[in-house]
Amino acid sequence: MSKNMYESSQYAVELKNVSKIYKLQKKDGQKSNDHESFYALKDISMKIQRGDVVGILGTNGSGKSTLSVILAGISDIDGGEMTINGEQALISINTGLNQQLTGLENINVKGALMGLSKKRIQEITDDVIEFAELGDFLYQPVKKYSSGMKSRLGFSISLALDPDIFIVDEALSVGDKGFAQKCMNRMKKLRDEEGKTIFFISHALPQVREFCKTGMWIEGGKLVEIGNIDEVCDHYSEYVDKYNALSDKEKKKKLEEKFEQRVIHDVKLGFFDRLFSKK
Ligand SMILES: Nc1ncnc2c1ncn2[C@@H]1O[C@H](COP(=O)(O)OP(=O)(O)OP(=O)(O)O)[C@@H](O)[C@H]1O
Repeated sequence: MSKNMYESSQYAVELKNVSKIYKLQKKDGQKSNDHESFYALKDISMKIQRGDVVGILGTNGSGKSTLSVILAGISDIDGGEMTINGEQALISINTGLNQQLTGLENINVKGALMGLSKKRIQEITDDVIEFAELGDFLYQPVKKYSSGMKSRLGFSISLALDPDIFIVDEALSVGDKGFAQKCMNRMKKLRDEEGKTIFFISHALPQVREFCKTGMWIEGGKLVEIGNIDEVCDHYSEYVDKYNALSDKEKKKKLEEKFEQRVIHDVKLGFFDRLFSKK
């Protein structure tokens, strides 16, 4: 799709009743292929304006990373409708880098997959060399990188590709302080000067509050609240504090209830099950 076509909508992202189902091993399953279906995300609806900066909040396992790969177009949805108006890039700890290839080869492959010209790939390479500060490690296979070095490379490639929509999933948490600060400064520029749409997933609430405009809280695969970042952060913090104040027994009960709400019972093993179980 051409960029002009994207520009016809005021929204960067529109989701209507989006669901994602995974297969999980049955707790009391007899065989290794005894599975049950589980909602990683259920009925998520939202409209995100172009240029919005959305902090995605939620406890471990709530569905944030699942949403990030869906928004990035890496994972399919199992229900609902999704429209993404623009090119996206996911920046995450699992950066989607090819481990066998060197840093430089990864840049070339990404560029070639996107159909970029040799000249454009060279420009991107120059940008990555400058931003990532990996020196001669760019000539080493990525499997020999530390997690922070992978994050540097992934972040730098995504920046250089200049997408419309950035999805940043915990990517700053493995970088050292200097690089994380440099990325944050660059992302503020993307927000303030370039009007990019950014989804930002982080458990560091003060940073989320400072950087984001809109808050989106998902819990147990469902959208709890979307709105002003400070309000959503306040409500989420209250929820976490209340949960932490529970006894171990009460916590266990809550976890079981949450899990039970996400399991899909009475699904006969059929074509769709076999389809889902591949993922
Ligand atoms: N490939 C998969 N197969 C089966 N279940 C999965 C898969 N990926 C994620 N899940 C499940 O989907 C749910 C949502 O996971 P997700 O990684 O999206 O959570 P999250 O909010 O990003 O958590 P965290 O804060 O721990 O990173 C979890 O219950 C997880 O176990």
